[in-house]
Amino acid sequence: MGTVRFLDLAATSAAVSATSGRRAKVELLAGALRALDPAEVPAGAGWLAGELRQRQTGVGWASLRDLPPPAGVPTLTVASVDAAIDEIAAVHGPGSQARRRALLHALLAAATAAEQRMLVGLFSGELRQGAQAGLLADAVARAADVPLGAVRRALLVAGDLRAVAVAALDGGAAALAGFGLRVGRPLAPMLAQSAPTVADALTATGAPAVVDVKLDGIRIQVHRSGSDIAVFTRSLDEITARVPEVVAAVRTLPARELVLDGEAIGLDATGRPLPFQETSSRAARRTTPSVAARTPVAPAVLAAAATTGGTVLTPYFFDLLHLDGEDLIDAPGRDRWAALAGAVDAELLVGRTEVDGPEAASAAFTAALAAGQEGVVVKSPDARYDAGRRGAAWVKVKPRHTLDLVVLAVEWGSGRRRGWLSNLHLGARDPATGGFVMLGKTFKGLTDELLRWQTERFLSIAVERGEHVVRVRPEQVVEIAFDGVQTSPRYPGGVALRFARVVRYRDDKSAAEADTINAVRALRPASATG
Ligand SMILES: Nc1ncnc2c1ncn2[C@@H]1O[C@H](COP(=O)(O)OP(=O)(O)OP(=O)(O)O)[C@@H](O)[C@H]1O
Repeated sequence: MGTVRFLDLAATSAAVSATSGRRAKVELLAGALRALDPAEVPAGAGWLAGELRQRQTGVGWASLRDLPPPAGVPTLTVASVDAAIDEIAAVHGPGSQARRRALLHALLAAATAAEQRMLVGLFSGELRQGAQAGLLADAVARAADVPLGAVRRALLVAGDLRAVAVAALDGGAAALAGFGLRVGRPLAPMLAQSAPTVADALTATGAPAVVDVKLDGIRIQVHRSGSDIAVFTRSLDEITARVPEVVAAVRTLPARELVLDGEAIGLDATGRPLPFQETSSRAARRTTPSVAARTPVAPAVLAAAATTGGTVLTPYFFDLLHLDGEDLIDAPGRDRWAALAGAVDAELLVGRTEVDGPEAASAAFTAALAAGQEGVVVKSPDARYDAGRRGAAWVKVKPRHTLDLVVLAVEWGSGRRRGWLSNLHLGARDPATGGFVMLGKTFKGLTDELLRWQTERFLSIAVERGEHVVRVRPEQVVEIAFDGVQTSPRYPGGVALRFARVVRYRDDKSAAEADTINAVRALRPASATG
């Protein structure tokens, strides 16, 4: 039976926002988690992280503008609010908009002022911040009295905060240990560090190593169990229906049970990679502008793609995490890759060169660039598959350095750019505070198409519309190229980017995955770091 009042969670959430210390925030969250009944944990734990259990509710920003007068007395419980949101999310068919509004109105009218603030924050996504999810992992560990490491590990393989919270609070460390790789359930992908040269990369991984071509497409994790095939993105969103050609390719493989890690990319007629925008437009939830597709392809693939429109993607795999009943995540790279080569046709494998030293690695890097690829990823054959980690076992090298930053605000353009949101205020993530530190501004690199797209996008996530500057929720990640990092008293982080320019918007990354201020500071020339 649900017993916790919704007001209690709303109060906790408000108190967490008002508190600055991490320890104090965790303590508040842990207290709220402890009070929840097991049945209330999936909804309640999600809310504390700013997330709704129902990912899509159909409730738009506009319908949250005019709130009914708040209730004087709190009557809502965790269970009743969760049930009400379920009902709102289930509305469909003719007349659904009016019906959804009526249900939303009824819920808001039953809420006190503090509860309304919480509901608006949840529906609008304003409470959804990567940092909150990180805090919540700590809070779950504290509330369930289990080691933080056990919670983090379970999170990486399960990829689902709510399931992990339920297990920890209900069954403790033993239940958490039960989280293994399960075919059909995505796990956090292993990530790569970066190095300025292949020689540096090789120093990090050790030699011998393999040098993989780094394809500039979208990360895909493909799960197959018999005829069931599911494709997930880097952020663990399922995109199966949008990539029939990937599903078709995996269906031809002989293995019955597979978990594959790879990259999907659009190719031109000669087999060279298309620009990232064209690949990403196929899989993004919100699509950034893309150039019209013009790829000649085989009829079967074309037929599959015709249902989704746009560029045809080709999958290339570089890792195998499960094969016919056997988990491989803890096996060294060389064993996983040998199994991969046995399970997948050669034309579906990422280009890979075994190297024993910097000369061979450098040659592989040059060859990858000559083939139009983005760079390489140097990998240690001894390392296990470290889900969710950015360790030294995988090191990427690109000829051009970029940072993934978060847009904090945008300025209205002038002259030719009048009427468009143009100059972007860029922030790096600050893990110490869970906030963002401004590093500079740029309006360079923006095409008319991007200007149009970003004006609409940023107005939809605006929190304050000034005459000159529009402040936005810190959600949109943008990849920025620059010529260097310099010490600057103008900006709060003490550093600024030289000649920053937009490369592209990254819809496959959340703000919680943006580059940190520490990573930016590390790029300052040694003489400037003092
Ligand atoms: N052969 C490969 N091995 C591993 N990752 C690859 C390979 N080819 C392309 N990639 C892509 O490179 C990424 C590795 O870099 P990283 O873990 O830093 O992710 P990222 O921040 O998305 O990187 P980037 O912005 O450089 O693509 C993977 O997420 C994957 O999408």
